[in-house]
Amino acid sequence: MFPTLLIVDDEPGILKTLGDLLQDEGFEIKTAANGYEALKRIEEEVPDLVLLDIWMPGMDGIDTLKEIRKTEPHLPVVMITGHGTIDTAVTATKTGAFDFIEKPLSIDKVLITIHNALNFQKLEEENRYLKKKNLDRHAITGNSAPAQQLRLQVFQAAGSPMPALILGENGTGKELVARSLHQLSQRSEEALICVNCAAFSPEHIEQELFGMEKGGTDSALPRHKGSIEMAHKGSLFLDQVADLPMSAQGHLLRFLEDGRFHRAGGSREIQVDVRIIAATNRNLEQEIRMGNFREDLYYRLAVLPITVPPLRERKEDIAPLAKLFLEEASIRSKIPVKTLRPEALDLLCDHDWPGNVRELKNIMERLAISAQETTISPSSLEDLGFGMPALPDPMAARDYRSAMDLFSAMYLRRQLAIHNHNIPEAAAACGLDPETFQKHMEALAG
Ligand SMILES: Nc1ncnc2c1ncn2[C@@H]1O[C@H](COP(=O)(O)OP(=O)(O)OP(=O)(O)O)[C@@H](O)[C@H]1O
Repeated sequence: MFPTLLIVDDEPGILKTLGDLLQDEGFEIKTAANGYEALKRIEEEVPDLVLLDIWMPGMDGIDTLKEIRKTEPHLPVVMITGHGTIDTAVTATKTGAFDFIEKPLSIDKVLITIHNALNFQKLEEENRYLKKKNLDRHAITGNSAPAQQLRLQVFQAAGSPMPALILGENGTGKELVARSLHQLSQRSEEALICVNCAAFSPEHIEQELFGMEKGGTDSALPRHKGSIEMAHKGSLFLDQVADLPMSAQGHLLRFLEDGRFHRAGGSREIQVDVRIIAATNRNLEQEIRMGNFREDLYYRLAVLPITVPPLRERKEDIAPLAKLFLEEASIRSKIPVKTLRPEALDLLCDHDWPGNVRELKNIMERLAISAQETTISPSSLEDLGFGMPALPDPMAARDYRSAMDLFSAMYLRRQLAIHNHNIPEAAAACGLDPETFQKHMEALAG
């Protein structure tokens, strides 16, 4: 399909010659002799681009452009100006015209400007599409009262430049909340830089955050910017913030006070504008009491606290989340979408979800691939080892030995759930090797 151009000019000669030339170049041409007629044409059928004369009797080009913008904010408009009307043309670009071309018209210049405008429009459309997709990707799914409350808190915090602290158990969705907060904020066009504070050794975390001058503490490394500098004008997400070593906590606190810092090994003071979003699954008040976290930093970070509730406290969210994850997995693996039988959903709702939403997502992804049926029954869940019978309360055990066994079984199952039923990862988290972990599991099951 050829792009449609609407040419608006009160000179019939220009409409005819320009129209014929552009038609020869493969465009579909519509014309209008004044602003009113142009608005009518656009209402009938929106063209791909408008060439709009500035000087016209009645409604001039600028007023016509303002009217067009009311209904078609993204339609590219190129202004045609006479000699000596450059000032007006500049006003037109400020009002949202893509560009302007001067009379007498050179067909080459007209063609270049039209192609530029159409290409730019295509890029803009792609961008809008990606942005929408991005927003959807960061949407917090769930209709329970706690999920609604969470979305409201995120929306309110997004409007503020103050630091936000996201609290919640493993896998509840803290990172998702941080991304959603950034996307909804005025900084969404700028970067969101994420740093997992637990992933760096105490010697390297400060270089990661604040960057380093050449010849700094570790002169083998080149001069580089840290995450704080890279997040300038955007947001910095500090995940697992409780893992920051004490000296980095001190430097972060100083940065939060006035937005200034030094790169490691440097003396130049750098000032940036960064919104800090931090998250942790630890109890920071307890960490403060144990001397592991600075109280003053806690108060600086927790200006806007957001608690993400565990999944067991919002079981109404299990059905929509399970549906979402099954659909996502089917799109990714290019397989037909599966749904859950009500009895399978009941089984999911009876579970305690120690690994929270991540555990649910993992199970749905495995079901989407492994279940033989399109409507998933409880037996498919059982095949994945889900729905093991609940263990009795160790406090009610008949003797010390049974109490210890019950407690060990609960602990191992919980670690397994938190680590998405990945035995090597769960074993590492317990400080065991995978074989010993498995042996304990089998012994306790027997
Ligand atoms: N409400 C939700 N809607 C849609 N997806 C969710 C929701 N909550 C969590 N998820 C998904 O579950 C997974 C785990 O979430 P996320 O990584 O944000 O958890 P977390 O609390 O940051 O985990 P950790 O404590 O391990 O850092 C992600 O894939 C995330 O997209």
